[in-house]
Amino acid sequence: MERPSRLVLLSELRVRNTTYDVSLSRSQLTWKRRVSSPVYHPFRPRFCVPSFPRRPDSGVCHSVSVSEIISVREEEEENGSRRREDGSWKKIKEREEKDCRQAFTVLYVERCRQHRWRCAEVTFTCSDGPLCQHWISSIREQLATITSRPKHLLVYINPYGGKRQGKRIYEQKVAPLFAQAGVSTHVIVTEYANHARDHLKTEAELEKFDGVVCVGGDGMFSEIIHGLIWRTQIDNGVDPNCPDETLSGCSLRIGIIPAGSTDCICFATVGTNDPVTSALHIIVGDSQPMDVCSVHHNNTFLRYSVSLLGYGFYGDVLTDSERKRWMGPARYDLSGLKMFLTHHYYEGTVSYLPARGIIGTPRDAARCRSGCVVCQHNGQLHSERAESYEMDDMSNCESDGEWRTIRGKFLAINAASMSCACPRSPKGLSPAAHLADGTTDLILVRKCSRFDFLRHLLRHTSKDDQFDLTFVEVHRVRRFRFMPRHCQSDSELELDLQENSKHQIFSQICRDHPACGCAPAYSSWNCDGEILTHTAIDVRVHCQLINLFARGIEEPPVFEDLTNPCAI
Ligand SMILES: Nc1ncnc2c1ncn2[C@@H]1O[C@H](COP(=O)(O)OP(=O)(O)OP(=O)(O)O)[C@@H](O)[C@H]1O
Repeated sequence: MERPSRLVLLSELRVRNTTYDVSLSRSQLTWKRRVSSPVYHPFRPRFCVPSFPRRPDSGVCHSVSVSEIISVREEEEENGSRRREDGSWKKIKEREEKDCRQAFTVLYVERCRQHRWRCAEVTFTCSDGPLCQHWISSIREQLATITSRPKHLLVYINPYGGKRQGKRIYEQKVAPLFAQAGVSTHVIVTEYANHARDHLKTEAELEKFDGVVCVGGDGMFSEIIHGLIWRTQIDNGVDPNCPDETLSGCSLRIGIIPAGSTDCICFATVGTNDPVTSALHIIVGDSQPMDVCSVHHNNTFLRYSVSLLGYGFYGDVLTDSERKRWMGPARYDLSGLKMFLTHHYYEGTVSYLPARGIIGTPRDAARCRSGCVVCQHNGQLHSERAESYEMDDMSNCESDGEWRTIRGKFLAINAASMSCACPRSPKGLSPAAHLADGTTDLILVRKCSRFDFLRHLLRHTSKDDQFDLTFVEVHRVRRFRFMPRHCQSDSELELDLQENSKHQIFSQICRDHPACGCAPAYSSWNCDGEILTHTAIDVRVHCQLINLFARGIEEPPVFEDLTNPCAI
């Protein structure tokens, strides 16, 4: 059990005409209702109840972590009313005014259902003016010791993302919270696609900021990471076009205020798509590391990916849905159905470098959650290995592993660097994938019947294991390459023909014939919702390359936290 930290302040204060013993330690602010009679009551709780989900004045004892206090403000008294900092007026009951001349309000994080956070507040009043000031300065002093909180943020708003509400969401829900928390901002409303990316790459004075915030969807987030990662490599003399280079980690954290159509990255890192929750995670200075995959073609950089790289089914769905943009989000369902019915498969060679020495597998029941031990362990292992390779003067840290190769016909080749869970698909493509363990889950769905493919797809929404099928295999990898059959060299094709039976010759002839209606030779890669221009790609995972203002998905709170005894 954690020992309560040293007490900074302890006083008798009032909350709505009720007297409380209020204590401040370095880690906790606690207010405990004064019990009028010392008589033992068998049903009275003797432990602190967490602030979720009750109102602050409804329980016996409340405790808020100092790290989750947003700010403290003094309530000013003017002619029987007190003015708040936001300009609104607050009436004070006559009796309260007579008894208590001074008041201060503490704003703090309150947990609501489904991982949502709210900014709650509690006003303490006391008759002693200097004591009130002492409380305010003591809380502010404790907050000032938290160095992880951002003070200056660079904010990019996509006014056209999702339902075009980005600007309104920021101005109404986020900016007032930043102001209350004393966070200053430089806001840029983007004027064209890739405005934020290009600004970050070249002009942005990054040294002035503690973080970058994007208001938009996954496409906007992708712009931000492309700008930031590219800029970091150039500033550190790393060649982003070389697939074997170890990329430099970005020092600025990224916050996502969800204002897009799907907002998968926000959902995967915070557990909900709610602008207020995201703003509060930014204010308290949370940090969630995240892996990034670099995608290259023949020593040329193509894109970075943090969630899904999909060839075959998911590539075709994206290509088809792009032609139906006018339909809105319904286009994904229609294109999904169409691509399922067309049932195309593609031939090619997948080679991969298995992740060795790590803990965790794609078939685990455990999920990547806040404070994930798998990410911590594997991240540590990765940095130790990188250090030892550096000492051995080896430029390519993959050289120890052995590449494995699979040739075949695939309905889908997916690499999931996170679970890819979203409100539409709560389990995701790879439920046990991790945000920051330095790996991606390579899922190969081999050619099978429509019925079997449907079974596989339906398992994404049920409790059944979508990988427990003979035509599906999943590997946790650090790097992989894909070469579609039409790009293979003559010698490789010859090798294929020798390996496989005669009927492949006919299928090749059949496929090359323009009148033939069978499967096209190649699909496209869906890279986090963007179509890649090349199909032969080299993908490498860069462990914990970026950091988000998030903490991963928290386990649901236990209502009566018996491990958290009242500190006073
Ligand atoms: N001012 C702008 N005008 C036009 N396009 C923009 C502008 N700013 C950003 N974009 C582009 O808009 C695209 C979509 O934006 P965003 O991701 O915010 O919303 P979305 O596509 O609706 O959501 P999601 O990506 O979550 O499905 C991004 O790829 C981004 O590059």
